[in-house]
Amino acid sequence: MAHGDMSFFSRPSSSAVKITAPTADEPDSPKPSRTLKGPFHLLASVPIRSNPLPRYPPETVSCKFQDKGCIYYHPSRDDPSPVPPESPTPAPALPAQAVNAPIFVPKGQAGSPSLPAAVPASIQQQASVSSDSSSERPPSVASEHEQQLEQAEAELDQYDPYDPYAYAGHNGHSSEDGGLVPSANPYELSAEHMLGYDAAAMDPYYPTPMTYTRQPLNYHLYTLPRPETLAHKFFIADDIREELQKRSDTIHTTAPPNIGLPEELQGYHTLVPLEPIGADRRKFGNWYSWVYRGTSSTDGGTYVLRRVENFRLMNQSAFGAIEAWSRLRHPNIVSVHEAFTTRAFNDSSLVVVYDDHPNAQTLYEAHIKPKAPQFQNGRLQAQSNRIAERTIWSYVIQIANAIKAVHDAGLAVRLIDPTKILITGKNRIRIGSCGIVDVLMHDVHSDVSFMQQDDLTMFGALVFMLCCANLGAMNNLQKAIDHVGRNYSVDLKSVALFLISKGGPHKNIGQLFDMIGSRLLTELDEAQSGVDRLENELMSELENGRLVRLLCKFGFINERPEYNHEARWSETGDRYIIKLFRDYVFHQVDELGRPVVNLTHVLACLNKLDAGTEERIMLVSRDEQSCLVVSYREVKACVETAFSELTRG
Ligand SMILES: Nc1ncnc2c1ncn2[C@@H]1O[C@H](COP(=O)(O)OP(=O)(O)OP(=O)(O)O)[C@@H](O)[C@H]1O
Repeated sequence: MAHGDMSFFSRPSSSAVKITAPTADEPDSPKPSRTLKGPFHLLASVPIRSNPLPRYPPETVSCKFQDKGCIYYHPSRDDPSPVPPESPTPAPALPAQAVNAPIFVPKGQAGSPSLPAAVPASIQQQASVSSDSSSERPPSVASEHEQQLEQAEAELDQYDPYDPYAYAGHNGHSSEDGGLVPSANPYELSAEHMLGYDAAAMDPYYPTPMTYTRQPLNYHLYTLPRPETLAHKFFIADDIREELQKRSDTIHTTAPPNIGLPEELQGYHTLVPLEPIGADRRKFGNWYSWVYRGTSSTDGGTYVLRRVENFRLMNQSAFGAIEAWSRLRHPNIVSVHEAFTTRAFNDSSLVVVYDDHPNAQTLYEAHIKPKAPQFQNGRLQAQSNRIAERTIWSYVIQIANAIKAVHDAGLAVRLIDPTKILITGKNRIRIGSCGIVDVLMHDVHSDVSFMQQDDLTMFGALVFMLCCANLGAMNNLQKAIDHVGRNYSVDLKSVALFLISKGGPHKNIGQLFDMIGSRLLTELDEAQSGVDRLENELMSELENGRLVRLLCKFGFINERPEYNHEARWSETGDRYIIKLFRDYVFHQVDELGRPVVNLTHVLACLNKLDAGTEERIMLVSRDEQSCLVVSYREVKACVETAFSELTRG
């Protein structure tokens, strides 16, 4: 390599500082290395002489595995020194004059240390303690870490390097606290372990198990390396993510084979039954009904199709109410889309199409259906179905709100039943199956105001059913009233009694709101807090969107085959810095030369790059013979120049 190439890194003007390889007459000077000394060092800028003892810096992050056998050194929190005992003093900061030093990188003779074959992440973590650092450790720490190292190495010996998933014994075993330690091959875990699927609970629904068209995700796969302090900074909370992921998985389930469903009907395909096949069914009035999920060929979305068997449509005008319903949009009503009759099921069926709320449960399923007894204190005990008063008030307010919207639109709900009201999210309920009674009972003419009165009576009955956790509560009204009086507030009992009372033609849903009073405000507060929480969660994903764009830029810039032979990408070109930075972010190795896969490090680097901070980092060439000290600001300038040249074509 030419010694005098002074135009090196001239664009953009770089203050990169070279650090040449140590010479033979400096035996004590540590050789610069691109190795990473423990994953959490990378949160701080990398010291030029890094400390060989893996250490967990308490001032930046706390380690939740500290008392559970974490392999890293954890100095006491009272210890003000960021340096572990007996470690060498870090080198002084680079002199300011060095910043504009010309860059020359001699190629060394020594080859890179040969890297062992890839190993599973679980082993990498266990074995990331350098053997050559043991002499500098306190004896107790050293011996404990050495034991772990020996164990990890013993495991490594058994490991077949050519089959990354062949490693037995690391397949989702349990950690001390009972949680699942991620497996080397996440997809070897059973679906139940990964997603919390309750296969047993699905059995009664489907004699043949559901077919998943996608591999279920292992959530731990991409959450493991986050220290607790960063847990809520970069990704939405685990509970929300898992909930949404499960909904998405539900949408992608398919029906068991050979259950005789039509391939397509009126633009809906891939039908999946949502209720037990062959189980006892309640009649829907005089009819039997079925519920399916179907995918629309028009917009690709999923919808819920309620089919009524053997229905004969006498008059097309029966669908008039469906049009009115389809115009009504309300947060507590499952939206109606359309209705049609079909012979696709080999009969004459009525189908009404609704919004799909995957994983919704009916009020009956969630609160009234008897729960299986559970072992408590060594004895099998019945589970109580009592619903908290606060929850019932929330339901009352939401249903009242929905009924008011329906009545204001000149319609009546006509079906207020625990098996037809859905819980579609945390405490969020929606009245389902709207409009279907209007079609089925089209011939029976009745005044809408009477039907609206009926709605109030059905609503009152629902409150009793929920308070008594019993579908037949209204069969013995006095007993139900006593039960509500004993277990709930006077206000709730008054509301239920008002709803079932014969109030006359002037009784309306608006009067209920006068009785509810300040409880409405509590509901409003909670709804707004819920929105605040979700907005905060969205903020964390917003950051990720920015990082993904940055990663895309890297993808566009790095390794473009058409620039393979361009001098600017060579080791004497101005884009070399981008290459080395990519290595710094993604290709670090530990003392034993094994890849360090640390999401925290990547996120920290990318954020600093995006912000263009003045913090300096040391980039090391692959042959480990040369180093450059550059600031994130400089790397950012390089990336921007390279990217803007690409986009200019
Ligand atoms: N719009 C919808 N989105 C998502 N799931 C729904 C929707 N409508 C109904 N479901 C689900 O379909 C399943 C069957 O609904 P259905 O109304 O038949 O309830 P059910 O308890 O079986 O009542 P019935 O005894 O009258 O058949 C329920 O588990 C319900 O959660």
